[in-house]
Amino acid sequence: MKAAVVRDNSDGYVDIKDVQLRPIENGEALVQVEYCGLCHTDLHVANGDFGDQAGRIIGHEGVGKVIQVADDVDNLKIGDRVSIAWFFKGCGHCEYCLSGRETLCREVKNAGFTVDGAMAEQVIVDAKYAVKVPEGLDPIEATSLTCAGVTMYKALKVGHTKPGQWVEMVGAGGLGNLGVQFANNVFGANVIAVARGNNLEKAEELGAKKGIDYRSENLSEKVKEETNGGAHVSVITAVNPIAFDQAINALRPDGHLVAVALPKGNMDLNIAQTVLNGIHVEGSLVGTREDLRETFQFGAEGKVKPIVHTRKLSEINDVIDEMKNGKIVGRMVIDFTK
Ligand SMILES: NC(=O)c1ccc[n+]([C@@H]2O[C@H](COP(=O)([O-])OP(=O)(O)OC[C@H]3O[C@@H](n4cnc5c(N)ncnc54)[C@H](O)[C@@H]3O)[C@@H](O)[C@H]2O)c1
Ligand SMILES: [Zn+2]
Ligand SMILES: [Zn+2]
Repeated sequence: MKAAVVRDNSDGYVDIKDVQLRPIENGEALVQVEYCGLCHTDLHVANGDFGDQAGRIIGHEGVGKVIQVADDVDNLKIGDRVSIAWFFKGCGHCEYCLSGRETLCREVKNAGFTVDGAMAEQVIVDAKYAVKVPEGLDPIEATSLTCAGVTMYKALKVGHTKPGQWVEMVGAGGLGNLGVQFANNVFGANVIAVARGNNLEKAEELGAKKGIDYRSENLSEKVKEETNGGAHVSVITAVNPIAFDQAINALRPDGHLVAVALPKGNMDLNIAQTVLNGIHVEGSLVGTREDLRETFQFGAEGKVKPIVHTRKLSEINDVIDEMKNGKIVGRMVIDFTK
């Protein structure tokens, strides 16, 4: 089968290779991938940002149909449509797995990072961890919900978002545009989007009440003005440490900074300001299987609608370039059905 594999020199691109998958083992299923979105995290992996992953098949916004199940599998059958997410599997018995925080399991496996992912014609999944895609949800749209969507839904939960609050959505790319929709349509919040160009226009079209170009001078002050004193919750999906510093300074007292993007570097956190203003800083990592099931449900009900464009596997390095240059509105999804 054909697969997108991280190059030996981790130069940020992938090679399309013919790969032979091993036979499935107990508890596993084989999935024929239909579609897989390219997430910015795939770029970090291909770039070696999280260590050398040469030879790894990328992809964790995968959707496909089960074509084979091991004898002991009773929760999946041939023909079921499932998703392949970054949270690929946990140990199932540690404090995190047992308390609804399974993505933090120390034995966690991540698709397209520590196990082979879904940017391939086929992928092996652990049957207990492959979340089903509900009927009535378009499979191409489901790819974006599998990472971008669930990550934004979870980040807004982590930020304790309440109806009527101001949510600052920093970055309106693949994740951010879904963040705008979740904040607006599911959490009942007011959104101020910090982005530029087509992404900013799209965010406003999707319901952001205010929009600011992230290159504006005195950005933090402008956000504070527009939100009558600062954002209650700021969700950072911009792949730049500066965006974190700006967002910290645009929060109102008791505000939550939810860190989602993964740029290399540190954020500048003033200790006195953090203490005196009761600032909360939280990291948020994708979502649990239950978060994903809920996310799919919001998609099926039409409360959120991913912006998706299909491309061919042979174009994947072009898509990587487009993403690096901030040219994509929504998500590019590789179509494996043709
Ligand atoms: N924490 C998680 O669970 C999780 C899950 C998925 C992705 N991510 C990470 O989130 C980040 C974003 O992913 P994506 O797929 O949305 O990427 P993307 O490339 O689609 O979107 C990022 C957007 O940020 C914009 N941007 C760049 N600098 C900015 C700035 N200073 N201010 C505002 N916007 C700016 C870019 O123009 C782009 O539109 C990546 O680092 C990715 O690895 C984290
Ligand atoms: Zn992702
Ligand atoms: Zn565990």
